[in-house]
Amino acid sequence: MRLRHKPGAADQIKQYAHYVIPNPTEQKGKWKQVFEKEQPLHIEVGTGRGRFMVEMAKANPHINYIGIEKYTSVISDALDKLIEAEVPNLKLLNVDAQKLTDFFEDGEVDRVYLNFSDPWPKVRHEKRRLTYKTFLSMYQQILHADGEIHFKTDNQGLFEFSIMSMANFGMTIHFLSLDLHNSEFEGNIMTEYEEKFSSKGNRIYRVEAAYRK
Ligand SMILES: C[S@@+](CC[C@H](N)C(=O)[O-])C[C@H]1O[C@@H](n2cnc3c(N)ncnc32)[C@H](O)[C@@H]1O
Repeated sequence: MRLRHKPGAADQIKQYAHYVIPNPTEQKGKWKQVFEKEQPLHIEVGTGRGRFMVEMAKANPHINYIGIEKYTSVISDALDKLIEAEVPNLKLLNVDAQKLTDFFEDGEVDRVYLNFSDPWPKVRHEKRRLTYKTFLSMYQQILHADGEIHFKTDNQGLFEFSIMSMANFGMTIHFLSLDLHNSEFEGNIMTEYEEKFSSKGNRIYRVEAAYRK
């Protein structure tokens, strides 16, 4: 993700505290009350500029969504989209996902989306990949027993690593596509990165995995 300084981003985030929730540790175990309706909760880790979350929230009003992004200048672009869309079922968190268990109670989340996560190609950086076993363990803790991870990327190396990591963790893979855009999968919502890389001709890989047997 190329970062640029966005003047006023931090102030804008403070101003829209009903969209970018400040002090998310205080909401741990209480996210249902933050939204207008009590309904399943899906989160995206590394939400970037937010198109996926905003379009998912518009298409699925029966689901509550939280997009998590560590960079203020980046999440500010997601906030711009949310302000325009005015959907009640999407909130944003400007936090580092390494602390997910500080923000969500055990079993509070129903699905985790990972889209075009940073690949960290050097082996010595593998612990930073969002599908490394420590992250899978965190997702398992905050996910409901029937919860799932839905992951897509154009990066073959990261995809292979992630499948191995999930399998070694004992997860069950129940959907896999090695070419999502030329598959029969319906209802795909493209992320910003997905549009950029697929327009260059890159294949998109997708997996859905669960912790239940
Ligand atoms: C390559 S971008 C993909 C953005 C978006 N999901 C998409 O597909 O267009 C990855 C994003 O994940 C964010 N990210 C990476 N590690 C993170 C972490 N530990 N916590 C929160 N955000 C993270 C980065 O800042 C970046 O915006």
